[in-house]
Amino acid sequence: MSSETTSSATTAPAAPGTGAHTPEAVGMIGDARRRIDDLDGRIIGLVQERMAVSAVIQRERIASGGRRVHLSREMEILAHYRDQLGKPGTALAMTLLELSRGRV
Ligand SMILES: O=C(O)C(=O)C[C@]1(C(=O)O)C=C[C@@H](O)C=C1
Repeated sequence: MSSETTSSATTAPAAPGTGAHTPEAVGMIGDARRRIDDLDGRIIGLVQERMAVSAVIQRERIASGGRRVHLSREMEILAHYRDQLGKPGTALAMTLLELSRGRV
C-alpha cells in the first residue's frame, strides 16, 4: 500500500502538482524542481554543443576519405560512461552517440 493511501487521515491532502502533503514539502520540492529544470537546460545545451563538436570531427574524417563512424573511439566513450554511471551509463552514451552521428 502506498504512503498516500495510508497517511490521508492524519495529514493534509496533497497539493496538486507535487504530491507533497505539507506547505514545507511543497516549497522544498518547488525549489528543487527549479534546480532540476535549470540543470536539464544546461545538460541539453551541453548535448547540443557535443553534437556540434562531433559533427566537425565527422566532417573532417569523411572529407579526408575516412568513415563517419569510428568504432574503437565509441568503445572508449561507452566504457567511460559505464565506469562513471554503471550499466545505465552505457545506454546514455549510446543515446549521445546516436544523437551525434545518427543511427548506424
Ligand atoms: O571521436 C570521433 O572520432 C568522432 O567522430 C566523435 C564521435 C562522438 O560523437 O563521440 C562520433 C562518431 C564516432 O563513431 C565516434 C565518436
